[in-house]
Amino acid sequence: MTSGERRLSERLEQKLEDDYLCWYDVPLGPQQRQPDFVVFHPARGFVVLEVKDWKLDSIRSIDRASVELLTALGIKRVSNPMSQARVYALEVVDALERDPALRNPVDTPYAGRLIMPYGFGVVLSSITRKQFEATDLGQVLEPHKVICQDEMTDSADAEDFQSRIWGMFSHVFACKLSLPQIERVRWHLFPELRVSSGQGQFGLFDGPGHKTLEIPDLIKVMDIQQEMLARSLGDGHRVIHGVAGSGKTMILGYRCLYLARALRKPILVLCFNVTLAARLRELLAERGAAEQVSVCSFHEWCRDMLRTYHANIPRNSGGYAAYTAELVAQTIASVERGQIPRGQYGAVMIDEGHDFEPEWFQLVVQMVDPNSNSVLVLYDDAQSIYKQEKQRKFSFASVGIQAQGRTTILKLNYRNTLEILSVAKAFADELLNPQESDDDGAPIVAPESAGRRGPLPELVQCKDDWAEARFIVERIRDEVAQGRALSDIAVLVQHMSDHRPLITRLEECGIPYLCADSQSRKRALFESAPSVKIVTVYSSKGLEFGATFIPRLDAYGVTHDKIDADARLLYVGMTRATQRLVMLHQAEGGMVGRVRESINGVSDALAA
Ligand SMILES: Nc1ncnc2c1ncn2[C@@H]1O[C@H](COP(=O)(O)OP(=O)(O)OP(=O)(O)O)[C@@H](O)[C@H]1O
Repeated sequence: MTSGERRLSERLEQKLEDDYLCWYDVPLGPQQRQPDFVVFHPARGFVVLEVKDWKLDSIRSIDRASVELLTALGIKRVSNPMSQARVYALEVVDALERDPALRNPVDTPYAGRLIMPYGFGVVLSSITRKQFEATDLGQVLEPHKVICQDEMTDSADAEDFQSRIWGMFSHVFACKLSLPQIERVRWHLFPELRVSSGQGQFGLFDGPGHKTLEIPDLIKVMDIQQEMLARSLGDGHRVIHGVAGSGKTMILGYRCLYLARALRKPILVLCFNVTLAARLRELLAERGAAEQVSVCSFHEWCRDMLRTYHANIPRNSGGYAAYTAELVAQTIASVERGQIPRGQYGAVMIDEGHDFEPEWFQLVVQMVDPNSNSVLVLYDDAQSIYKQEKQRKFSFASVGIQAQGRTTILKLNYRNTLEILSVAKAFADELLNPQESDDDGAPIVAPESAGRRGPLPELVQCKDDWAEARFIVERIRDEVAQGRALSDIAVLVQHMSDHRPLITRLEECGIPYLCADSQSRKRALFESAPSVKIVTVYSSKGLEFGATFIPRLDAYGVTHDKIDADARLLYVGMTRATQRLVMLHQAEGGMVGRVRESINGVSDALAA
C-alpha cells in the first residue's frame, strides 16, 4: 500500500460501521479491473475510490482524460483518476444490472436499472482542501467527488467522513439489500469467490473452460469470513480451526491458486490422507497450478525429499507403521545435517493438521522461506482419528507455529444437510462438547448447520454381508436412476477386507466401482471413468459424496477402549455425505443403539 492508501484504509476501518464491506486492490468483475478501493453498504450502495498521493507541485497539467506528472524519472502521463474510477464503477453497474435479482422490476419507475445507488471518487491524500480550492483542479475533478488530505485525518469526524463518501453519488435513493442480494453482488464482482457445486470439488471455483455463462437462481459464494481468510495473504503463521464441512479445503485451494500467482517459490500442501492429496492435486492441476504447487501426503513428501536429496530411504519391510516412523526420522535427521535444505517453499499449507504429530509440524515449519514465513494450518480436533487422547493436548507455539492472534474458528458447516449434521452431532455429542482453550491450543468446536435440508439419515438392518451388499447395490441403482453420478456415491467400510460380497454384487449388476485398497489406487481414485468408490472411513477423510453408505455399524465400538476412537471415525464418515446417508447393521450392539437414538432424537426434534 502507498502511504495514502494505508491512511485511507485505517480511516475506513475507524470511521465506518461494521456493516460496511471494503475491498482494497482486488480484481473486479468480468474485466478483472483493479480499483484501489470499493466500499459497499447494503442500505447505501457502492462507491469506487482511486487514491493518489500526488503533491500539488507534482501535477504539471491535468484534463478530463489524463494527468501529466513530474516524477524523479521525468514527466509521466497517467489516466485521470476520476475517469478511471468512473469506468470501473460503470463496469460494476453493467455486471450487476445483468442479474434480474439486482434490477428494479418492470412495473416500477426505474425498471431495469440497478436496485442500489453507486458513486465514484478520488482521494487526494497529500493535497489539502485549501490547496485544492486555490487551483482549477475542481474543473476536472468535481470537488464533491474528492476527499482531501485534511478530510481523512485520524481526528476527522466520522459523520463528516461518511457524508463525504456518500456525497460522491449522483443519485441517492433508498435501498435495503437482503443477504442473498449481497451475496449476489459479491458473486458478480468477484468470480473467484463462487462456490462451484461439482462433485468432490471442495467448492473450488470453475476451472478453465468451465466458465459460468448463465446466472443461476441460487448462487453459492464464500461467506465473508471465508473470503477474508482466503484473501489474507499476509506473512506469518495462521491456524484455522474449522468444523467438518466448513470450507477449510476450499479456502486452502483458493489460497494455493492465489499464492501461485503472487509467489516465485513453490508452494507445498501437505495432508495426512493419500486420497485427499491425490484429489486436491488433480483439482489444482486442472486449474493450472500443477507446476508451482506440490500436493502430497506427509509421508509421500518425506519420501520425495529423501529421494531428491539422495538420503537413505528406509525399506518397507517391518510393517507400515515402522516404515513411516523411520521415514520421518530419516527426513528430520537429513534436515538437521543440512542434506535436505530448509526454506524451500514460499508457503506451506497443512490440511488435516489434527492428524499431524508435533514433530511433523516442527519439521515442516522449517521448510518455509523465512522471508514469506507463510504457514497455514487447518485443524478440526473432532476429526482427529489417528491420535490418542493424551497426544491431542499441545500448543502450536510448542511445535514452532507462531499463530497467536492469527487463529480463526469456522463453525458453519456447509457440506451436510441439517438432517445429516444433526444426527452426526447428536451421535458425537461427547466429542463435540466445547472446551475452553487458550488462543494457542486446539479448541473443540461444535458445528452449526448452514440450513440446507434433505432426507433423514437411515439405519437399516440386514441379516448378513450378502443382504447388506444387495441392499446397498439396489439403493445405488435408485440413486443413479434419479440422476446421481456414480463418482458421487461412496461405500465407507471399516476395513478393506470387508467388501467382497459388495464387489460381487456390483459386478453382477454391471456397476463400475473402484476400491481404494492400495496406495496407487488411492492416488487414482478420481482419475478414471465414473465409478462408485469403496474406501475405508479413514481414507474418506477430507472427501465428500452425495450418497454415502456405511455398512456394519455393529462392528464399531465393540470393545470399551475403542468406543471414543470409533465414534470419531463414524463422525468423520457421516459428515462425508452431502445429501443422503444410509447406515447399515446386522446385529444389535456396537454403535447401533447410539446411532438409532441420534436419528430418533433428530427426527422428533425436527417434527416438533
Ligand atoms: N460459503 C459456502 N457456500 C456454499 N457451500 C460451501 C461454502 N463453503 C464451503 N462450501 C461447501 O462445503 C463443502 C465442504 O467444504 P470443504 O471440503 O472445504 O470443507 P472442510 O472444512 O475441508 O471439511 P472436512 O474437514 O470435513 O473435510 C464443499 O462442498 C464446499 O463446496
